[in-house]
Amino acid sequence: MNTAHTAARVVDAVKVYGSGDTEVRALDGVTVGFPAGRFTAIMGPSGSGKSTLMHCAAGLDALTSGSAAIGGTELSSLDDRRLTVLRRDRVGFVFQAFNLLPTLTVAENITLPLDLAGARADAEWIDALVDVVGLRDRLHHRPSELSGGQQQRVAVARAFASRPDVVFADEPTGNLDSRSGAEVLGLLARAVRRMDRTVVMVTHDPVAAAHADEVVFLADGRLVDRMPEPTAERVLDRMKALDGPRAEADIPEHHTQGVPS
Ligand SMILES: Nc1ncnc2c1ncn2[C@@H]1O[C@H](COP(=O)(O)OP(=O)(O)OP(=O)(O)O)[C@@H](O)[C@H]1O
Repeated sequence: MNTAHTAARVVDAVKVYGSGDTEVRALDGVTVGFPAGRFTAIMGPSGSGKSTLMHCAAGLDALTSGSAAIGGTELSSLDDRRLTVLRRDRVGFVFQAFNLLPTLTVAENITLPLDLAGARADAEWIDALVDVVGLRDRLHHRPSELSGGQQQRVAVARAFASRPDVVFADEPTGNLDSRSGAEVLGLLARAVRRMDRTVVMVTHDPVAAAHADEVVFLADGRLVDRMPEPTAERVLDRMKALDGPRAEADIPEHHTQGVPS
C-alpha cells in the first residue's frame, strides 16, 4: 500500500464488542487505505461493520487489534489529549443529523471548530468553500431558516473548514430527500475534485455510492471487494450478490428508481 498518498488507513483491523456469548466481531481483519484526493464510499449489508470501520479509522473508537493511521500518524501512539487534537485539526465529520448550533449564523457555524480551537480561519479558503457549497446568500441566516439540504451543506463546509486530511461522512444524505441528497453528494465530489480534498463516506444507497471515485464493500466484518468508477447499477448488483434477497428490502424504493435490476 502506498502510504505516502493514503489519507487514512487501517491494517489488520479487528474490533470485538462484548465477550463470551455476546461477543460480536464487527471487524475481522480489515486492511484498507483511503487514497488522498479521492472520494471513497464504504458499502455493505446492515451489520457488516461499516460504521465501526469509519469510527475506528477516524479515531472515534479504538481497535481491539491492528492499527489505524491518519496521514502518517498511528492513532494508537497518541494519548487521549493528542487524539482529540488530531481529530479536531486533521479530521472532518459529517453526520446524518446536521448537528448545527441553532443560535449561530451559517458563517459562525462554518468556522465554529476553528473558533473553538482558537485557530484563525483562512479567509480565502473559507470564502472558496462558501462558493463550493453555494451558501453565499445565506451566511447570516440561522439554521432554522434553512432547508435540510442547505443545513447539510453548512455541515459539509464546517467539516472542510480546517482543511482536514480527510472528511468522514456517515450516511450524509440519510435525512434528505433525493434531490437535496444529490446536491450534497455533488458538492462532496466537487470538494474532492476542485479543492483536492479526501472524503470517506458510509452509505446504504447505491446512487449515493456512485458519486464516489471508488466503493469498498464489507461483508461480515471483512473487506470483500473494491469497485473503481462505480455506477449505481453495478453497485446495486454487487450488493444483491453480497446480501441475497435481503438487499432489495434494505434499500429504500426511491434509491432504486431508475436503476435497472
Ligand atoms: N457498541 C456496540 N456494542 C455491541 N455491538 C456492536 C456495537 N456497535 C456495533 N455493534 C455490532 O457490530 C456489528 C457491526 O456494526 P456496524 O454498526 O459497524 O455495522 P454497519 O454495517 O454500519 O450496519 P448498519 O448498516 O446497519 O448501520 C453489528 O453486528 C452490530 O450489532
